[in-house]
Amino acid sequence: MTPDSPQPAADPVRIGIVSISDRASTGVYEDKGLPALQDWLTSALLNPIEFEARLIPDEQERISATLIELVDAGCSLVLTTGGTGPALRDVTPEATLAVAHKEMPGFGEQMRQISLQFVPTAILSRQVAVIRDQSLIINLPGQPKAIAETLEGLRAQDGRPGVPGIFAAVPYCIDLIGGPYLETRDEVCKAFRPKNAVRPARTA
Ligand SMILES: Nc1ncnc2c1ncn2[C@@H]1O[C@H](COP(=O)(O)OP(=O)(O)OP(=O)(O)O)[C@@H](O)[C@H]1O
Ligand SMILES: Nc1nc2c(c(=O)[nH]1)N[C@H]1C(S)=C(S)[C@@H](COP(=O)(O)O)O[C@H]1N2
Repeated sequence: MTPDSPQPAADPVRIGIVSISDRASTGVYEDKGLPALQDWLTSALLNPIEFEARLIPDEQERISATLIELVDAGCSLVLTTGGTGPALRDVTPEATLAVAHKEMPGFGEQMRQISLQFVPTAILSRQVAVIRDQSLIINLPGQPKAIAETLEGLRAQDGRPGVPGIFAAVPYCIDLIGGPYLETRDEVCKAFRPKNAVRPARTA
């Protein structure tokens, strides 16, 4: 590419967002999970995104079927929110593991590390991440504010070290499973890739 040639457009990506909540799905309260997921992803990614959004109750079979449907529809990434705790109705991790081809335990471990900086009850979240076909599926906690917290992490401040958010590792994971090349806005989330996997940076 010469310095004057136009930059190729960022790859389009299809992303599944799933809010799992008995009360939001029956209208007891307004769902804040889907807007929080959509807003964060739109602010973090330079890629054109096609969202597939679902709002469903805490029912294991329904959750697994929704995840399979989104993977089969070509979503490279599926983010869920809700149903990761110890309550009897919380079954999101079981439903996710039931459709897994590979487990990715690092995501859950890192999310609990991040969330512990915000609430001591972070250890109650049983969130998991898995690969199914060419899709990465990640569980996030149900508290709407936990979505940005876990994806983005915590910046270093007042002499305290930061904690990297999990999204920093998502683009390279999606490269490795043959998905589109995800590009992030550094001010929201700086994605990490090994040097030999990095494409030239965009100038605008
Ligand atoms: N989709 C959502 N929209 C708005 N607020 C939510 C949502 N999910 C959870 N919350 C808020 O976060 C709190 C903790 O979430 P949690 O997933 O544990 O809910 P829950 O007690 O299992 O109930 P439900 O499944 O009916 O949302 C809820 O009590 C609620 O205040
Ligand atoms: N960042 C963050 N993580 C969090 C929380 C939170 O408020 N912020 N709440 C915790 C609590 S109280 C619970 S019970 C678990 C599980 O929540 P879920 O069932 O809504 O998924 O997430 C934990 N992780």
